[in-house]
Amino acid sequence: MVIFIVNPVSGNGRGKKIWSQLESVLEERQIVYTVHFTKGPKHATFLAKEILKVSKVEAVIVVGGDGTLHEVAQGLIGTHIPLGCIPAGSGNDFARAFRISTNSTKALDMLLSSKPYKIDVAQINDGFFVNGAGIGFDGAVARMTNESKIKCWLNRMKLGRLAYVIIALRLLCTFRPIALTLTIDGKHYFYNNVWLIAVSNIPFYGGGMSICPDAMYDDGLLDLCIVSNINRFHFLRSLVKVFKGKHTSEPGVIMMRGRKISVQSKKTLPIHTDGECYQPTSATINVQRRALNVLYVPFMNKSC
Ligand SMILES: Nc1ncnc2c1ncn2[C@@H]1O[C@H](COP(=O)(O)OP(=O)(O)OP(=O)(O)O)[C@@H](O)[C@H]1O
Repeated sequence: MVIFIVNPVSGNGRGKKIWSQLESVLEERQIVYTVHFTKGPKHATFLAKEILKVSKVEAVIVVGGDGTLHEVAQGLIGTHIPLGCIPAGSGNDFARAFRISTNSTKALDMLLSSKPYKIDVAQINDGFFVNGAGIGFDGAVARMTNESKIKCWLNRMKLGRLAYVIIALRLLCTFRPIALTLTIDGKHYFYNNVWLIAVSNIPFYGGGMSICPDAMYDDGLLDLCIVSNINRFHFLRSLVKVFKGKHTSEPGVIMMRGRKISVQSKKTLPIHTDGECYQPTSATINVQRRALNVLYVPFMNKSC
């Protein structure tokens, strides 16, 4: 049986609309399924853990955005149950990385005919992330975006991605770079003025920004983009280039890779993991090789 977890409020109500379309397609095709609707933050994790008690689960398909996918993954990581996603959020970076169609019926067909494939994830402090984590500027942008009404307005016009950009431009004027120690696979790096550190398992974050263009979800490594020691103008220039992944050779931008990463600071660090926000003073990140089974659509399929 296929189990759907639908976040009705993802993409400002797009999740609910998409589900009503999918429901009739599923009935028409006589596909046996169960559906659960999320009722609030972290409910999707609870639902995923409950699903583990059900026998004969073929797959769990999320209808929602990266936040819902993140929550469901917390329950499924380390199990064999394959996870798929029909994009219904505002950012949809997971769906973008796996080239899942934005047309919900096509996405359903792609997922139902796909094969399970194990991908890497990362453990960060007590949780996991699937897409990536952002420390510093992007952690702060994610927090402000989640709290802001701009995202709701833009989602209504199907321009949810723009919310990150508008808030990033606003925060650019006030953000103060952070002093921190970064450790990658036992090597220590000290930075006085860090704008951001992105730790990525897939190339995208923030609704399609290609922050770590070469990140691969099955190479046993996490890609890092570190931006430090530049002024606001140069940071803005890198920010503009990040959409096409052209920022990597800009001054102040360093790209690295590693398996075990830790970040420590005397101040609290704004952090997001798959768009969900925290404020610790340190973070320890370890890659978890092939720990999540996903419904995998081979990349030669260009129908998205
Ligand atoms: N019924 C609900 N009411 C309010 N919030 C909910 C409900 N169900 C889930 N949530 C919360 O909604 C949040 C946002 O969901 P999600 O990330 O899937 O959509 P999005 O923010 O529109 O998309 P994206 O993350 O791709 O930008 C999740 O963090 C989840 O905890």
